[in-house]
Amino acid sequence: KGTTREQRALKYLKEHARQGDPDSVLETFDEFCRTQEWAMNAAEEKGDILDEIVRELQPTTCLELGTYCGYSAVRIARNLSPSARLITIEVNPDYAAVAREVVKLAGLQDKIEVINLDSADVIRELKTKYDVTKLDLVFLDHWKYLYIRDIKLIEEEKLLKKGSVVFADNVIIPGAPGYLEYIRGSKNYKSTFYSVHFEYMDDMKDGVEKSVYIGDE
Ligand SMILES: O=C(c1ccccc1)c1ccc(O)c(O)c1[N+](=O)[O-]
Ligand SMILES: [Mg+2]
Repeated sequence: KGTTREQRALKYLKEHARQGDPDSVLETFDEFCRTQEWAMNAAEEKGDILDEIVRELQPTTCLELGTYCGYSAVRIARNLSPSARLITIEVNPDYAAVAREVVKLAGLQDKIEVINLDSADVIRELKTKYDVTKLDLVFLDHWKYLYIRDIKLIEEEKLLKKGSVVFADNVIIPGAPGYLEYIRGSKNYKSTFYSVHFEYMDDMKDGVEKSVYIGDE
């Protein structure tokens, strides 16, 4: 077909979702993944927990690692207060291009900045180049072996404050064992595990980990 799964998903969204309506974009993307092709969105039970975290925390500055097609970026940003913003990092240029279109379709381009670079390089420049002081919410959803590298970098850059939330997807499938050991063993976090279904797969169990930063700032 010459098209990628991500391009087919975007086409479906453009044809079936309501322009400027984040809820419609998410519902339509879920419909695509349930009826046409599976995609690795932090959806369903994972998305419900993410919604709950954002609504309770009311974060001002959010960082997402692993944009993919922008599903969770839209899911987070639709619940943000007017001046709040989300920086989302995607190293794959094809994914980043689709994500920018999905963000635009949802009408959230003023709240979401998609950066097509390596997460480590951006984290090191958040304070100097991206005008970030502290991160209220971090969502880890990129390559699973990079979770531990990047959380250590975020700590090194002193980007967390008491109450900041680090939310990690896929801690069971594909799994992030090194990250789990690190975050659960750290005195600087209070972590909670949630057993959830793998996105769009009713007979597969995954897990997400919510960690509240209680360490020194
Ligand atoms: O790694 C995969 C993966 C591995 C193999 C085949 C397809 C996807 C994956 C699966 C579910 C996720 O929620 C997710 O975030 C990812 N990911 O790539 O970051
Ligand atoms: Mg994921």
